[in-house]
Amino acid sequence: MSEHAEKAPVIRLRGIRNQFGTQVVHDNLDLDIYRGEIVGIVGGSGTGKSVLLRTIVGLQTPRAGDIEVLGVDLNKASEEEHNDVERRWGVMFQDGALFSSLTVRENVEVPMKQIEGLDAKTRAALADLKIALVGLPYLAGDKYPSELSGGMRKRAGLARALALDPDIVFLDEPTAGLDPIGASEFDQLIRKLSRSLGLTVFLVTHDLDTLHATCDRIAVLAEKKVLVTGTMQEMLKVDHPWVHSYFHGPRARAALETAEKE
Ligand SMILES: Nc1ncnc2c1ncn2[C@@H]1O[C@H](COP(=O)(O)OP(=O)(O)OP(=O)(O)O)[C@@H](O)[C@H]1O
Repeated sequence: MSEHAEKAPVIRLRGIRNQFGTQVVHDNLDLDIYRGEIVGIVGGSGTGKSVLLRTIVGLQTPRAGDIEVLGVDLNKASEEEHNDVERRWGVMFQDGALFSSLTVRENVEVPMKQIEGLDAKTRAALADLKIALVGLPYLAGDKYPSELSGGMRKRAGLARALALDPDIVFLDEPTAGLDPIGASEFDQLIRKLSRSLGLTVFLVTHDLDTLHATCDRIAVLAEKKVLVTGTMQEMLKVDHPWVHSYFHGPRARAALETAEKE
């Protein structure tokens, strides 16, 4: 019996089908994600990693299937239940997806505006707390996204995703475009936040270093579904052409050597 067999998943997908015109991206896709774990979603380009993330957070309507998040069946949920569950997750898109006309602090405050009775001063103080939590200097709060480095923008995007103290964060390629040191720092930040806040992390990535450094489990998208899930050690034993070449290729070996040194 697996260690998860008796726990209820915080994200439970069954029979998901996504299709654009005649292009079927997901067909009968199932996935379970458990509380507090960091799951890396990998797969070749175009296998539908981002579409899957968008499907769970309601930005893409699947043709078929059930999506349950934090015990709420999103197909059957009332608007109120939907809103409640949406407040319990945060999303960080690839480039941070910040509003360019707002400062970092104002960006982080955006989700907080849904909370009734929260005055402007408290909101700003809470935003500053999130900004500090992701390791940005205090002064970053007054800056506009264009005044930040790529790494700082990603941290700002993460601060906004954490604005409402979510149970789950969805990260779409968080280390893409970062230099190796910045990427490694971001990996450590995600791990630290997940462990200290008990966050569940759904992490779409191509970055093998991130998988080694950060993820508890990996889910591989291939053949229109989640082909296999497991730890990095388990991935190394999977007998499937894409999985084998991904986890045994030269980049994978380099990432493994780096992980073993740390
Ligand atoms: N809104 C859309 N309309 C039409 N096709 C779409 C749409 N969104 C995604 N697709 C298609 O769905 C497929 C999966 O896209 P997705 O962005 O999820 O891939 P991915 O696995 O995240 O890829 P990558 O690793 O390159 O980022 C692609 O073929 C893409 O062109």
